[in-house]
Amino acid sequence: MAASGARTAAIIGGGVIGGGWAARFALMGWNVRIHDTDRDAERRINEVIDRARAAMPGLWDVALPDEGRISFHDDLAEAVEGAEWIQESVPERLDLKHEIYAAIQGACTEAAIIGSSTSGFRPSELAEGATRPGQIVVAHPFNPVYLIPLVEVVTGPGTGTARIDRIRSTLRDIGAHPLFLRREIDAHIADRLLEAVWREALWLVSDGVADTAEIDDAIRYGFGLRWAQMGLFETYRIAGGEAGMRQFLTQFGPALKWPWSKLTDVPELTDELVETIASQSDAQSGRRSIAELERIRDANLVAILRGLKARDWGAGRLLNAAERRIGGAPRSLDALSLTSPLPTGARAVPLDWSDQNGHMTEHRYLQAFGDATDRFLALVGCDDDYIACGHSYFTAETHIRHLAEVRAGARIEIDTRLLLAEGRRLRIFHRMWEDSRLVATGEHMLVHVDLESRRAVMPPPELQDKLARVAKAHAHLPEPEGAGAAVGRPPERQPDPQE
Ligand SMILES: NC(=O)C1=CN([C@@H]2O[C@H](COP(=O)(O)OP(=O)(O)OC[C@H]3O[C@@H](n4cnc5c(N)ncnc54)[C@H](O)[C@@H]3O)[C@@H](O)[C@H]2O)C=CC1
Ligand SMILES: C[N+](C)(C)CC(=O)CC(=O)[O-]
Repeated sequence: MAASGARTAAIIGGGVIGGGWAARFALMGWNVRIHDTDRDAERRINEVIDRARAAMPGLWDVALPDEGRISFHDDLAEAVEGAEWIQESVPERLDLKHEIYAAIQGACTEAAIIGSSTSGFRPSELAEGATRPGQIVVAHPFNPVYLIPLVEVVTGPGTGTARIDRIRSTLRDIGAHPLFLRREIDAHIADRLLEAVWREALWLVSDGVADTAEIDDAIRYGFGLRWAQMGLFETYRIAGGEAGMRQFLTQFGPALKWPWSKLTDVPELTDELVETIASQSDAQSGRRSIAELERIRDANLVAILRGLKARDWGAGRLLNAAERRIGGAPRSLDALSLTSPLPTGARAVPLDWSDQNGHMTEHRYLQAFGDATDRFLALVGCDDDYIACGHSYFTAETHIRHLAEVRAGARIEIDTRLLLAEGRRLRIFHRMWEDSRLVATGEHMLVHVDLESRRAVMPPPELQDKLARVAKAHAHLPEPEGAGAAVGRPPERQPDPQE
């Protein structure tokens, strides 16, 4: 259920791209109204949103806001009324887009932002004949919109700085990376680059130099890996050796004029060439359905993005910045009730945490519980600053129980009970929940250490005091089921004081 006060986006045209926008907005907590003239659109969009639910929340190590409400509207005016952001994603035909803007502007507020997903049109073309030209901007996304962060934004002279600020903050709010173009050109930046590569690839097939699989291999085994993390210029700077970009241009500049490539010539898309490309593509990928390829693509993208996130680099740095804005569990003990276990984690299970059995793989439970331990320790005062001063806790023993299956995309929550804080030792008990279902428990013994001597030492009085506060409150809670159990053996029964 959407949080009350959720913001509203309207999506006009719910195909491949509109469906992706709908998913990104909704999973970031916005209410989303969709208008599409095709009766089958609702089914298709629901499939896109289901895929996004499995993939997108797992990009972050904190829980996203509650999902917004998604509704479908036959009437365009009803969909856009009062919406803050209206994203047009109808087919790439200027006459159709003009018709849609007239209808949108007749029903939306003046404050609304109208973004167009257009791959190639300039804002001046889109706004021809519009009532309020400055309201229409290019917001060009990349497929799948719910995973690829880039949105190219092209504004016009009438957009105004206040609207530009809102465009920037809204796109950041939904986890996207707005790249504002300095001026309008056909096909913006990325599609201009992509078209150059695409044209060359078509020539290579047309000339019989390579087939579609070989061309894809040249990209994915090679420069595609570099592009995903450093782009073009930073990659080539390194390739120039110690003298960097100047040397690179001196060494490889002349080749640009030989030329190696076919420049702007376009191969004629004859029936024969279309058949050659389509049948090579069938041979390359036809054993898998498009839906299967989409799932593989999403899982790979999540793994790549999470890899970059761990490195705090490129698109991964953007994810970390968004994570800090979204926030996680409370950071202060004072903000929490001690009469129940402490909340120490809420997140989605990322796609790349799933194994061949189709559920969360075992070492990820330790990761999730390890993160919860860190959060528990931070709450009682053993945070990054404390550790930087030379003391920490080391885990000495762990017992994880897997009680029910958890699948990729599931939202899990962890709470933590302090069972013992005695001298240098700390015993904690985590419970992992999916909704109200207990899916796993993790019991850990930790030892307080001096990071210089690497030996166990007593925690300082402030830390002992906080631990004692939590231990005293948690002592009133019932013993958690499974605490103290050994592998394959239930816990020893505690004597009942009433007996
Ligand atoms: N497919 C891609 O890879 C990308 C496409 N784009 C751009 O996004 C826009 C949409 O492209 P796709 O999603 O690929 O097309 P699509 O054909 O998958 O979706 C278009 C949707 O618009 C609906 N539609 C048609 N006329 C309509 C009307 N009068 N009112 C409401 N809905 C209507 C159709 O029923 C369809 O569901 C285009 O401008 C395209 O250039 C941008 C980035 C990538
Ligand atoms: C093929 N395309 C021009 C519609 C592609 C795009 O606009 C962006 C993308 O997702 O590659």
